[in-house]
Amino acid sequence: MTHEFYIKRCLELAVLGIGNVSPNPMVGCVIVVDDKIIGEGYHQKYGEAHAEPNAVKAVIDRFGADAETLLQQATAYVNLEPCAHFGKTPPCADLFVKHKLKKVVIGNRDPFSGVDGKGIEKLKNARIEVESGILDEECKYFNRRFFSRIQKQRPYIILKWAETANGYFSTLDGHQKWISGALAKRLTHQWRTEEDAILIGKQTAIMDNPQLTSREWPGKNPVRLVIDKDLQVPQSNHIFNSAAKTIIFNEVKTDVIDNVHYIQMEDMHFYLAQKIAFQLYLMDVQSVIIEGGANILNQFLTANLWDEARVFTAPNSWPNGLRSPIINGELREQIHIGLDKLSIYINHTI
Ligand SMILES: NC(=O)C1=CN([C@@H]2O[C@H](COP(=O)(O)OP(=O)(O)OC[C@H]3O[C@@H](n4cnc5c(N)ncnc54)[C@H](OP(=O)(O)O)[C@@H]3O)[C@@H](O)[C@H]2O)C=CC1
Ligand SMILES: Nc1c(N[C@@H]2O[C@H](COP(=O)(O)O)[C@@H](O)[C@H]2O)[nH]c(=O)[nH]c1=O
Ligand SMILES: [Zn+2]
Repeated sequence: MTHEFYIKRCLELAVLGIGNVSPNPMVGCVIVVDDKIIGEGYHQKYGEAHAEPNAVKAVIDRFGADAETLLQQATAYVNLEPCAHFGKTPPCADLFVKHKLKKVVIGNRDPFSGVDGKGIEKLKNARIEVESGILDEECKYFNRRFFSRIQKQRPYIILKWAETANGYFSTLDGHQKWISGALAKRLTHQWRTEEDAILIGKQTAIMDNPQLTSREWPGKNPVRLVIDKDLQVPQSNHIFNSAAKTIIFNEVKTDVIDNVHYIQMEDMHFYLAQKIAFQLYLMDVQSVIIEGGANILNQFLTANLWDEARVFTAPNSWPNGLRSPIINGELREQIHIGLDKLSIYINHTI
């Protein structure tokens, strides 16, 4: 098998950690001898073991006394450079050195300053052969949330909304009227399990009284973020319930009341998108899905602060309403989700 085959296997394993490892990257590791996989592992949860010790442990558990000899003949594949620093766990590069692996094949070099080539250097200094840059672009896109935080100092930003066949987003008077179907809703809940946070504007919080949970998909709820300058959303609304942490960005106070955190900001009407992006970076929020309304979505579009947009277009038209945001970006994918069409756009200009 090719290096690409085993790096792809690393990604298959790594993705099992989605939603549970942030702000760490998703990493998988495969250990191979004579073109046979003898052990696999992935980073399962933030604060717990990285992919590499899990894969080495799998070899030791399976082969017992023979494990050390096998590891000395082995090539380890890993989609991100093994770490070189003492974080929540000891350096993975040291582990490979300790077990005297023969070769290490890497997807991306890790841009995090604590690693950034130092893992590769440790391996090479111990005379372990290293190859790096296998499926480099694919691995980078796979860990786009992590790369955004480290290299752009902001979270990966996903815009998401539903519109009618003739381009309407909401009713004229603002009352909630559902546009997309049941399958789209379930898929949205899956997406919510995959991102650190979900953001909405004040009007959406008032008119829709949304829960912003992942209740129709197994997995965690994202942190709920609301733009509410003057604290006008009623305390009885679902976003204040205990289902998830909620952060209210406002101009009135900074406070913590149980799971509700208030963060005071200045002059929210100026550069809101930029301020929110930076604030989330400071809080180690690595990704955010923005679910409306049109006002907030348009501000992120105008600021060109978005990476991906996911738009459901329903089959039905409305006679009137408020218009959806207009998006310019590469149309990467278009598929049907039940009766709705899902269009995924990527922003290459950022
Ligand atoms: N089709 C879909 O996918 C979705 C539809 N909806 C629908 O959209 C409607 C709500 O959308 P929309 O009216 O656009 O409202 P938003 O939810 O985007 O909230 C807009 C409000 O947020 C506040 N705000 C906006 N920018 C700033 C800023 N820079 N600083 C401080 N506060 C700011 C303003 O309040 P203030 O005036 O007090 O400053 C503004 O009125 C509802 O009808 C809802 O049902 C909602 C989400 C998704
Ligand atoms: N109306 C509309 C959407 N609305 C979005 O979903 C939120 C409701 O979330 P929840 O209360 O958790 O179900 C709502 O406030 C708004 O952000 N989404 C869609 O996929 N299609 C739709 O037609
Ligand atoms: Zn590590």
